[in-house]
Amino acid sequence: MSLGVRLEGLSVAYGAARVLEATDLELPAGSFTALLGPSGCGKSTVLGAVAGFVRPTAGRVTAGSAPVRAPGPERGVVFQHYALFPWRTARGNVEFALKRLGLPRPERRRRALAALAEVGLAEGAEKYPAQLSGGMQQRVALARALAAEPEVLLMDEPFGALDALTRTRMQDLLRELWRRRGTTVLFVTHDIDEALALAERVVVLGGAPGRVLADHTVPAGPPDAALRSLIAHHLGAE
Ligand SMILES: Nc1ncnc2c1ncn2[C@@H]1O[C@H](COP(=O)(O)OP(=O)(O)OP(=O)(O)O)[C@@H](O)[C@H]1O
Repeated sequence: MSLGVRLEGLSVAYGAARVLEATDLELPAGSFTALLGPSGCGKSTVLGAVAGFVRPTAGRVTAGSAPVRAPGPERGVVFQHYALFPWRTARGNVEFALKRLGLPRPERRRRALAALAEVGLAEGAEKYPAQLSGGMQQRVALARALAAEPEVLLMDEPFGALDALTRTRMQDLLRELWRRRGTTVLFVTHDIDEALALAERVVVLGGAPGRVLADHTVPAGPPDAALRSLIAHHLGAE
């Protein structure tokens, strides 16, 4: 299951600082979009508005047919810093996140174990975060988001703190999960190659206040050098 997301005339200001100005963006249900742009251009703000953490000063965000007013379980979020509770096991962390869904304990356990297995961490379910590598901790954070069975997955530089090899493995895992589940994905990164490796579409955000500078479909198949240099040009044109 997946939901489409629509941003219409979205403006966000933090006090006097205008971060986004009248931004329109439509994410079709089941699509995988990378949001690329230089530091501070408002990528996390877009993601936060879809997640329901950030209030628009103008415009609106809808997920499916419902206006976004607050965070909700149908929109899962994964951050760069996984923010796991150190005193809970991997399973405990995932189960805890399911509490707000009001699921009975056996169902929480079943879903937590299934999600950990889905991210390849069945063996690590009873380990504590300190016993897990960074990549494994990020798998727990991904399992925590997936266990709620979100229809939209919002990811804010989730692999930014991982070493290159682990990062590639996590990218492969995410592509596979997306293919299997068909969840709508919005993936924030400032890495062009990561955006091109993962997404079907790359949206470049930039300017001050931020707006959509470019919107490219990524063709299937081997890396497209011409597209890469075009996107680099948009980023450099900042
Ligand atoms: N809660 C806040 N209060 C005040 N200013 C904020 C707040 N959150 C973000 N900003 C400012 O808004 C601008 C956009 O921030 P945002 O985090 O959305 O950008 P970003 O493109 O995701 O950046 P990065 O790539 O560095 O994470 C920045 O100038 C930032 O300092």
